[in-house]
Amino acid sequence: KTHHHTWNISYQYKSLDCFEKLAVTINGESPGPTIRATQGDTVVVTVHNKLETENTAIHWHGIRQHNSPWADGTAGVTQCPILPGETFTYRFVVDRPGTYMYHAHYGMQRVAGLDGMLIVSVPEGVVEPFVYDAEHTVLLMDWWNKTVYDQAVGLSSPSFKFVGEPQSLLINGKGVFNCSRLGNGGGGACSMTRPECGWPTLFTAVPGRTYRLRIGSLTSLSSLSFEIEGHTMTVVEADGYYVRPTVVKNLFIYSGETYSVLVTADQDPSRNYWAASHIVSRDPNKTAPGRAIFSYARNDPRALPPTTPPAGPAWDDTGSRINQSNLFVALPGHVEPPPARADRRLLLLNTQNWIGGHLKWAINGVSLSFPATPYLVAMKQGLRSEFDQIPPPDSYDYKNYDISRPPVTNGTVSHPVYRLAIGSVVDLVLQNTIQSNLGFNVSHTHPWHLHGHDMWVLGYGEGKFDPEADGGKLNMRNPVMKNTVVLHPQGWTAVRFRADNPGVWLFHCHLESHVYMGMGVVFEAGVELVPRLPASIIGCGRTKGHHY
Ligand SMILES: O=C1O[C@H]([C@@H](O)CO)C(O)=C1O
Repeated sequence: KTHHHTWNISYQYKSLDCFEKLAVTINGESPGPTIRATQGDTVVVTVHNKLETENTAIHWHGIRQHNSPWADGTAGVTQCPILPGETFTYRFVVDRPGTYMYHAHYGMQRVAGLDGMLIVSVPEGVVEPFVYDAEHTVLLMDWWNKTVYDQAVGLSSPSFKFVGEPQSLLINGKGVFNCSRLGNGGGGACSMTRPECGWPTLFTAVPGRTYRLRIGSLTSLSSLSFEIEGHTMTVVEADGYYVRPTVVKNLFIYSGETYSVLVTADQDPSRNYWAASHIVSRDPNKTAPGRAIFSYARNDPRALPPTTPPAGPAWDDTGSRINQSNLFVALPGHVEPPPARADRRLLLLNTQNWIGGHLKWAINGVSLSFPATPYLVAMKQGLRSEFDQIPPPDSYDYKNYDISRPPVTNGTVSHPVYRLAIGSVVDLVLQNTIQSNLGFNVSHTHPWHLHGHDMWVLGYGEGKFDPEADGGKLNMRNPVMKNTVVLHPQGWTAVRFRADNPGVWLFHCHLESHVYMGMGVVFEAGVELVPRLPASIIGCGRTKGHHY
């Protein structure tokens, strides 16, 4: 079956958290509509860019794009951006059931609200390894008063202005920013009585029934804890793969991740309950929490619960987050075990440094900038001047490196690419550092997202990864597969994947400001196997005026 969607992308004034600002919308809405399809279906989305003065591109997050690497929607990697006034058609097959998302992948545009969910059901007759009565979606976001332009210019200007912590957290596109924090109420820009903002009702539960919540996070900076007052959640799916059912009170969810949880309406049905999202890992005190109403039938679905909303867990308790990451393992028999060994291992060290007068993130000393000629086109057509010919380092000097005292270095900003043998098994070990070189004692959380593939998550550790000592301790028995994996502060994360999807693929920190500051790498595998590229992805950079 083929599902056709036609989307007009435009700026609209929105007051999602009561503060009015410009948001990038799909057919006037932010977040956009939920796409629903069944495994094996084809999704066709015709995108009309009506932004007037801004390009766009849309990424289908978690869809591997087998046989359609040009439909991944990553401007600068898999396509030329869609110019204002132009139309681009994405066509791809959803080959795995699961909970996925979509969002802008041009500059930092996701910050402006171009996002939504993409749900792929199992075909009729296929039984899932758990039961529920009905399902609902929960999309989590963070939201700023400042526009994406302010944020991007701040990050790239020599004086460097960080985006700062968000003003509010949104649940299904709604939140509440306290307008009284803005002296004169924001001069009319902020009003807490607008119908667009407020605490949304998640859904109305019938007592005794069990619900599947498909939860996704597309935050631009924040790591979150999500909970439902008085109820536990049983996690059954992560990023499209079944996990061993795991009961949690707080679900830690990082940008780019999705989870399905089962919730049974087993509490006093005469009242409603709070659902809440809270910031963890960064200072939560400047941000209004996300809240929503978990309603029981027969109550007014908008009636605020009679209790004080949950306070959320301690934001700086990294240990509890590492523990929860370690809890998730594959549901036996439902996830292919990893290959026993890897053909190649990349140790990827992140650092933040001043490079050429700008504050940048770099991986093994190289900071990624997106080229004007998309990698896929440049590599397929042999336009060698458009990407680095010297590959970035596979490792760093891990024997002598002190991750708590990274040296002040001069990295480079360029267009790096790791060329992987098609079909080879690759280990990636992400290594975090403490930013003492910049004069502060922090280490951030970085959720890393791999395009075009899923990864076996082999382990998380604290401190520095030691290939000899830690290599043997990895989970080779029942690791989960994911497309987004978290790197905890001061720690490391090890994953394995099979580079079996011909094309060019981004692997990056899913925080908008961090990837904008260069925190990503590019993988190429089997680009020569990619069939003739569609003309619609070509026409920018060195490919201007070319007809292939
Ligand atoms: O990328 C970032 O930059 C700032 C800080 O490291 C430098 O100001 C911050 O908190 C980030 O997450």
